[in-house]
Amino acid sequence: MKTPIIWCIGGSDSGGGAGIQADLLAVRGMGGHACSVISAVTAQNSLRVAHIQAVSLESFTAQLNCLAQDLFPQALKIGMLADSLQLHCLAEFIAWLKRVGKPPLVVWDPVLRASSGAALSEIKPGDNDVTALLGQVDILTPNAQELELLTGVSPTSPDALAAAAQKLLQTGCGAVLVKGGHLAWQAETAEDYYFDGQDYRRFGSVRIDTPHSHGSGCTLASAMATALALDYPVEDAICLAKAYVNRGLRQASAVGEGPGPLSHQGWPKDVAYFPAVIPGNWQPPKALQPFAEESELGLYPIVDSADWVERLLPLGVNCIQLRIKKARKTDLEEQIIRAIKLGRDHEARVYINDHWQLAIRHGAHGVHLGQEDLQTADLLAIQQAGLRLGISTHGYAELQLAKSLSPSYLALGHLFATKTKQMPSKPQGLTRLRQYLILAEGVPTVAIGGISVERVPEVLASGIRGIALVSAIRDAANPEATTRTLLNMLEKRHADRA
Ligand SMILES: Cc1ncc(COP(=O)(O)OP(=O)(O)O)c(N)n1
Ligand SMILES: Cc1nc(C(=O)O)sc1CCOP(=O)(O)O
Ligand SMILES: [Mg+2]
Repeated sequence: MKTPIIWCIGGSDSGGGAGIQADLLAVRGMGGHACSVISAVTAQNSLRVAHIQAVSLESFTAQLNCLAQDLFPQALKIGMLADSLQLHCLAEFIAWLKRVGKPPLVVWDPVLRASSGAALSEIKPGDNDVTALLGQVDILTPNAQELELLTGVSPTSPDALAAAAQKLLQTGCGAVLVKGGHLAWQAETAEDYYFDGQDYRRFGSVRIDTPHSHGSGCTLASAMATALALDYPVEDAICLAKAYVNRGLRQASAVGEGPGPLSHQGWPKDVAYFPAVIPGNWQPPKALQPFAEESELGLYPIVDSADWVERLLPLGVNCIQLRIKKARKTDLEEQIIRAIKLGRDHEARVYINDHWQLAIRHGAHGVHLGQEDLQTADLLAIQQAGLRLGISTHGYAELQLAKSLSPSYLALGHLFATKTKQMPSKPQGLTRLRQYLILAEGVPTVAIGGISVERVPEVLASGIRGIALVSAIRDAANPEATTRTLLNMLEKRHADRA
């Protein structure tokens, strides 16, 4: 992928910790190319803001126009804007950018005050120019104080946050991530609240107690804008940006006499810094214990009938999934009973997709569920019946949510384009697969989606131990021969590792 271009529109911080200076470091750290549009020059050090001078509208628009002629952006990160004229001009300019090229993703961190408390902007919340800019924004990242200034709603509870976010969404703003760092009801954890009108989630991290957090808001929004420009979905961009900031906070130190800036350490990989992802409207059962352990999955064919189970298990397949999408109720149950019995006869592990009640009733080895099934299935019943649980994931946020349930295995998909299922997500590819494997942390994993026999070696080279396939076996000219080839490939890998 070509290095994405991100425009950072905001104020210069002469102290080097926040504003445009932080934005440039964060965008570079996340693998983007950063351009800058300076809205104001501030004279600051680590102790105080001494002077603020807005740039002229002529200079502001000249920067925008010049960049549009050559360095067209994939994303914009907006920070401090000095006055209503700049807001007005920027709202119109973004509308124009969206008309003349591929619409860039727009993240606005509405900086109204410096962390020292000094007012940075003359913007009056609620004025038409604020509303016009909000209408062009994909994600707004206010802290509690900025949320109150923008909406007049006092952030006294999660419900109040939702009400305030709703007001902002009504302006046409796509989504709101409220940074919870200073919310009164949070103590041990720092949770951010994400609202987009349909989805409500919390992203929680252990609070990192440091005075050296200057620039963390700018950095979060810039890292997020870069991840969006790299084509990560918003929930994954939030995970990455939070991991970037958490690591920066952990390694921050003083530079001057006052609070220091957070540190910039590049692409986040360490699992310790990634947030917990908590669905806002759903809580897993409190009594839920880890699911029964699973060993390496190896070759994991996914089939749609007991006949296929009967065909593959005698070849030496010892882990298989029955995935029946259309069947009459009686037939479905019969197929499940037969598949489970075949599993017992061949000492193979049979997972049942979706139909967890039938899987429990007939004593399957395990159940495979998708993310959307997690809220409706009785997870406690599955776990207490001793069944294993495999969960589908398609990126950082789903992975973090799935991990919090301590499943027996994690499926990482879809790796390549697939014709078997219409996917709402994009193919992840091998680079992302390697990143997710670091996060999976000891939980068995299986890759799925578009994996052909030819691609198995490169998939195995990522370090993954399980490979799930549908069409590579189902549509093979000789499914038995293909299954034997695949078993040999996995067996050889196993022997090479030993
Ligand atoms: C190993 C494995 N990974 C992913 C899936 C997909 O499961 P889900 O998201 O529940 O979608 P459907 O299979 O129900 O369409 C899977 N079945 N197995
Ligand atoms: C059923 C399914 N789930 C996926 C996921 O990513 O969750 S991909 C997929 C289809 C896998 O089929 P094939 O091997 O033919 O590409
Ligand atoms: Mg399913």
